[in-house]
Amino acid sequence: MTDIFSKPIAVLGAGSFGTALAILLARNGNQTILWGRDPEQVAEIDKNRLNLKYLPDAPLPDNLQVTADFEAAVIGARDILISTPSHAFSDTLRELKKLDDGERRIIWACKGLEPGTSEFLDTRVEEVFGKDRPKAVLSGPTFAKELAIGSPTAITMAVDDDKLASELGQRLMSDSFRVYMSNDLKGVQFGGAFKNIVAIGAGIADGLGFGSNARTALITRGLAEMMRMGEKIGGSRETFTGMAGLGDLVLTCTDDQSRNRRFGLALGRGASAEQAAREIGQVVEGMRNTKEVKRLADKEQVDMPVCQAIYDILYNQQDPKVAARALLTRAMKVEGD
Ligand SMILES: NC(=O)C1=CN([C@@H]2O[C@H](COP(=O)(O)OP(=O)(O)OC[C@H]3O[C@@H](n4cnc5c(N)ncnc54)[C@H](OP(=O)(O)O)[C@@H]3O)[C@@H](O)[C@H]2O)C=CC1
Ligand SMILES: O=C(CO)COP(=O)(O)O
Repeated sequence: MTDIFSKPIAVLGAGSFGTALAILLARNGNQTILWGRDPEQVAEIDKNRLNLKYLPDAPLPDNLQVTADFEAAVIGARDILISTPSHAFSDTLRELKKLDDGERRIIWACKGLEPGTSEFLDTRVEEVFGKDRPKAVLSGPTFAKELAIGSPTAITMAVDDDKLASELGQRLMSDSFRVYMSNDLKGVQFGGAFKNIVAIGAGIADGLGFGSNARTALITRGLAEMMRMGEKIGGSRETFTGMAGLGDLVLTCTDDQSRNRRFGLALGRGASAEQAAREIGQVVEGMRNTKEVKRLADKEQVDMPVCQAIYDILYNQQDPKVAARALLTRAMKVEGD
């Protein structure tokens, strides 16, 4: 077996998920270094051995290093795991490219598309590092807090290189963390991005007081919509019924730990998008994702009524009740279509 554990892995982004992943990796015995962009915040994290701002319930293992020095984090690392918001992904890649040794493998856990172009993040990696650079994306039902405190969790890892698949699997797997392997990078990324939009919808429905029937209908039709678009961009059906599809849809549409769901709840109760985003105070990927997936739907001519309804609420200032009525009163259709 390769001794991958002695080869450092750098986690970029010291928010809730980056911190949780770094804790998991360090706990599993990997040489792990967590990079955050704010030197003061990083110093606080190191002093307290706790990320009070983003993950206050999970102390850092002694062997987890933290730094605000990007070069120091990256330079000795074999693997790079990016866990910034998606809108910071391209900038992070550009910074990485300046220090490139031609060998580092790129992994990410961001759940979104490139803002302004709807490009998938694996395409961005190929544009910056070339097609042959091994890469992987992690996605699935994984609230940071539960992962960090060691509650049983499962995820999908989509990867385009056998050696990386085996070594990253070894790095991540533990008796409380299970990894399912896939080679469907596009499908896994689309599932992760799109579930955020449906979670906003489920939050809106609950904020309006609609109840369990409406929430469940949204999850079910959200899955149909995820599959319709997901297959069009080359994803496979198995991906969308797996962790990165149905798994994450159910998680984030039904549990108030989800920031996207809470954002929707606030909208349904009458807040504006700006007020709701301020209230959450963390990344709400579904806001940008809605614009990007709508752009993709228009380009590919795929019918995405749930995405359209959220788009109208967020970007056309439509009243959520009016958007819900527009969804419900569409012409009758065959369920499988
Ligand atoms: N939290 C979760 O449960 C999960 C999150 N994810 C995904 O992980 C990604 C990160 O989310 P999460 O950690 O939750 O977000 P948080 O809102 O908890 O934290 C965001 C972090 O990113 C940092 N950041 C923001 N902009 C930049 C930038 N331009 N360059 C570098 N760092 C930046 C923030 O720094 P600062 O404090 O200085 O603003 C902060 O540390 C998202 O794509 C999310 O969908 C995936 C699975 C689960
Ligand atoms: O993706 C997540 C869990 O899998 C986290 O969801 P939110 O970003 O909605 O909090």
